[in-house]
Amino acid sequence: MRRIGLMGGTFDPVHIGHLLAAEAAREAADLSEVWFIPTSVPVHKPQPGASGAQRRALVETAIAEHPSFRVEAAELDRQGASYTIDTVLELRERYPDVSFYWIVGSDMRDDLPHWRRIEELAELVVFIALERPGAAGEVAVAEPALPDYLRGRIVRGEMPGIGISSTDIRRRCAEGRTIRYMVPERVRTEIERMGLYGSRTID
Ligand SMILES: Nc1ncnc2c1ncn2[C@@H]1O[C@H](COP(=O)(O)OP(=O)(O)OP(=O)(O)O)[C@@H](O)[C@H]1O
Ligand SMILES: O=C(O)c1ccc[n+]([C@@H]2O[C@H](COP(=O)([O-])O)[C@@H](O)[C@H]2O)c1
Repeated sequence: MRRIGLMGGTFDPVHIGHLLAAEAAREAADLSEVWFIPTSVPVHKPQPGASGAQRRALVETAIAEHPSFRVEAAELDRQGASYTIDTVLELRERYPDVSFYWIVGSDMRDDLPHWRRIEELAELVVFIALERPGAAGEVAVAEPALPDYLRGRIVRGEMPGIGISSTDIRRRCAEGRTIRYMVPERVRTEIERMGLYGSRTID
C-alpha cells in the first residue's frame, strides 16, 4: 500500500519549519509523498491574515522543487470549518488503496485528544509528531500520558529544532523586519510582492 503523509496547516504563511517537518516525516515513515493541506477555516485559532488562495499559492511556491510534495486542496474546496476527520474520510474514499499519516508538530500532538472525533480519526491515520522547540510536549514523555486510543498511533520523527512560527513571520512583516531564510526565497519575494501582512520591500 502506498504511504502518504498529510501535512495539515494554516500556512499563514508557510515557513521552513513546515518544510523540514514534512521532509523529516517522509524519512521517518518512508512515505512516498507528502500532501500539504491548507485549512479553509481553522477550527482552533484566529482566522488567517491571507486568503486561502494566497496561502495555497505560497505553499505551491515553497514545494515546487520537491518531486514528492504537492498541495491537496480538499479543505479549501470544501470551505467551512476544516475538521481533520472530514478531510481524512474524504481522502480515504477517493484513495482507498493508500495508508495515510497525519503530520503534526509536537505542540499539536498534545492537543490531539481535543480534536473532533479523535478516537475514530486515530483508527484511520497514524500520526507523525516532529519536535518543535518551545512546545510543551518537547520535554514530556509523551506516550504514557496519552489516552489508550492514541497509544501506538503516534510515530515520533526527528528534525533539527526550528523555532520559527507563522505568527513570528507575520509580526516581522508588519514591523518591516527581515524574514529572509525563514521562508524559501521565492516565498519571501511573493509575500512582499503581494504586500501580505503589512510587508514592504526591504532590500
Ligand atoms: N517550527 C516548526 N517545527 C515543527 N513543526 C511545526 C513548526 N511550525 C509549525 N509546525 C507544525 O506544522 C503544522 C501547521 O502549523 P501552522 O500552519 O499552524 O504554523 P504555525 O507556525 O504554528 O502558525 P501560527 O504561528 O500562525 O499558529 C502544525 O502541526 C504545527 O505543529
Ligand atoms: O479536526 C480538529 O478537531 C483539529 C483541531 C486542531 C487542529 N487541526 C488540524 O491540525 C493542523 C494544524 O493546525 P494549525 O492550527 O497548526 O494550522 C490543521 O490541518 C488543522 O486543521 C484539526
